[in-house]
Amino acid sequence: MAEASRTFHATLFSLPTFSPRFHFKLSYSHSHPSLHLKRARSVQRSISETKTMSLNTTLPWGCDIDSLENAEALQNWLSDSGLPPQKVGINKVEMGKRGLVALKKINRGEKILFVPPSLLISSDSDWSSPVAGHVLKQQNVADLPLLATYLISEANLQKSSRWSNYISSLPREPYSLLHWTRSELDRYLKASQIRLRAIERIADITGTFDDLRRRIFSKHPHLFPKEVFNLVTFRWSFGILLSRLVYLYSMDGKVALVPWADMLNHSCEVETYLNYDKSSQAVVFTTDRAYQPGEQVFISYGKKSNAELLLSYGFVPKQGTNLNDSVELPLSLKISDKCYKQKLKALMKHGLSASQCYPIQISGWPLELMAYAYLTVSPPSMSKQFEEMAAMASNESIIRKDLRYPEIEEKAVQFILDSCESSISKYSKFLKKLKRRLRDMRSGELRA
Ligand SMILES: C[S@@+](CC[C@H](N)C(=O)[O-])C[C@H]1O[C@@H](n2cnc3c(N)ncnc32)[C@H](O)[C@@H]1O
Repeated sequence: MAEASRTFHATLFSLPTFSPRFHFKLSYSHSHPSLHLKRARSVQRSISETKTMSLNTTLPWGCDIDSLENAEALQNWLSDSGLPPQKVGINKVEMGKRGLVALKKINRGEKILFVPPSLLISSDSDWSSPVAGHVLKQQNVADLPLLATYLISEANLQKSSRWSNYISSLPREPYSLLHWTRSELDRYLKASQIRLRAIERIADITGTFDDLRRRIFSKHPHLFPKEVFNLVTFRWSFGILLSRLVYLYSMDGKVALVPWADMLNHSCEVETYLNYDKSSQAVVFTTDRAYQPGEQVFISYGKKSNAELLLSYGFVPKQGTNLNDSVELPLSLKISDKCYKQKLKALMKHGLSASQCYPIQISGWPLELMAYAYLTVSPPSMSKQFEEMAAMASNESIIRKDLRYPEIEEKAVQFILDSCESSISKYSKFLKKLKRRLRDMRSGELRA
């Protein structure tokens, strides 16, 4: 096990998949020469320098998803490899640039796609370089880093990999915060709570790569040359995995890349997910609406907030379209409160602290947030209730769920409102600053 570095095996990592909710526990334990990297277009958005490959490097695999480059070859290869005739085809689309579009009328409740298991890429897929796969498995490398290494190994083999057509159709630069520089994260996510999560995620990937390099790659340089297995290629493969992996509930929770199905874009308005269908022995999804020829077909990547979608998939839905959007509202005990110490003690007993964040949605806020607000505004005369309020705020409470204190309800709601206004004012200051910056740029005073 690696020492101090951050690695994925140490983390309970919330893996975005095309499924409602899935947490990927990397328990840890967690290949090929001849890469000639063209130093052409710049992979500008990288967080730190890597010693092995310049970040001003274009990967020699993948494609530009602004075009339909390699899409036809992918479709031909998929049908030769057992994908049945489809009611959808790849095309340029408004939402997601490239996506699957109905070729024929599709009914509501119809199963489509039917991707056979032989086309899935998972941690037990065969390696074109079996020795490299064997070395990683011997070292008990966890599934996600194993898959990341697998993808690079197969990508580097180019035409000699069985996945060559698939890899050629993957984005060369997946939209992902993993490719943002630290100063971009600081600047554009200044007012957002995902800034820290993005920084942590990048640190996790760097730590995971460092761990693999130290424990495995450096000991087998003929199998894992550093020109191929480096931070640049790992960022690419993690970017691909995080935005495309599918959690297959009815395949015992297998996590896999599902070529073809991973061309589906997300819509906040649909509620259908990919899954393995035992009766048809294939990955399918059941439409929750009808589609006319030419219409883009969507699935749901899960009920995620805009921030979560940006973090994992690199996009934000159109304003007001995501009913699952939520923002984290920070609440704090008032230091001037006469009962500050007593309240803090009650909170700490339930694993909480003097400052907590709770999600708020358009549809409302959780009971825990209300309980925290009650505790914050409650006067000394209610000290006997501090304990039950703290328990409720922590979600550990077995006390009645309809906890209400009518005498302080108005104060509690006012406290929530004040906290919202204080958070929003940070955003508006940030927005004002951005607008000023944009104005300066337009007037030519500042050049990006
Ligand atoms: C699983 S892939 C979907 C296929 C992808 N459009 C492609 O051409 O490879 C996920 C990526 O598609 C894009 N995407 C998916 N849904 C989107 C949407 N509603 N709006 C914008 N981009 C979307 C994002 O770049 C995301 O990282």
